[in-house]
Amino acid sequence: MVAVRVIPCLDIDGRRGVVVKGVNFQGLREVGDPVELAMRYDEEGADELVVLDITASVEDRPTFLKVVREVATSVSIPVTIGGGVRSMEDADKLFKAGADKVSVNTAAVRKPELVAELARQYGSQSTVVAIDAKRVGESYKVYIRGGNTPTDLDAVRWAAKAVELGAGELLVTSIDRDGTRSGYDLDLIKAVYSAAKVPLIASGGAGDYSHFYEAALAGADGLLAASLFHFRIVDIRRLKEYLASRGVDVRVDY
Ligand SMILES: O=C(O)c1ccccc1NC[C@H](O)[C@H](O)[C@H](O)COP(=O)(O)O
Repeated sequence: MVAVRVIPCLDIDGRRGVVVKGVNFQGLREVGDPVELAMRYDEEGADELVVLDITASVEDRPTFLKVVREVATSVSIPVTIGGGVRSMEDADKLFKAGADKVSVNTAAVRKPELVAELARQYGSQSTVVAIDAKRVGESYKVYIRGGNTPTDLDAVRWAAKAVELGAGELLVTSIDRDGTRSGYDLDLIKAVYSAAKVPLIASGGAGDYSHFYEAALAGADGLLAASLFHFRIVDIRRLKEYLASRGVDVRVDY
């Protein structure tokens, strides 16, 4: 069984260079320093980090690039960087700042060929497509621009298309569950898992140990969380022991 990765997510206010957290992508409040949190998670045994500039403004973003450089040089684990990546130039700056993988969300929907270009230039393994989704009846709609703009894309079909374009990994966030600690949207994970045969990072809603186990059983290769790590509700070392005791293959030799 492929090892499941535990992945804390640092949502960054790119203008202030601080970690923020909200609920359903709203009501963002400061929760800590990026480097301090990154180093704590690395020490606790996180397998990777995701660092997202969720207030990405269009002009050049020196503050966020500085956060990326500081975080990437402070931890020994891979970092995926996203938020406001609009072009190959944006991606190049992030890779040069230390990103191991770059995630694209809005720009991939608007310019799908960007996914193919990134995969050609940096490899599919470094190309992550992030999909933010809201449940609509029995299906899921893709939202872009930080959850503010609905599209007419079905999230499952868009996931399959993103993989066809060259995405090597999918980061799938439930906007409905974000920050609620009510659990991942397992139907969303199962639906995307069945349609896209690349590693899938589940995101949004993790609230206790059992939620990670459920998501792993639903097919997630990566278990992303923000709130409950930032608020010290779950300890990563204990989470991995919990998952290993239930037969989930996790990296514990750190
Ligand atoms: O991804 C975005 O664009 C965005 C924009 C504004 C506010 C939040 C955003 N994303 C939320 C992050 O992906 C968040 O880390 C995940 O939803 C996981 O959050 P938790 O539910 O707290 O574990």
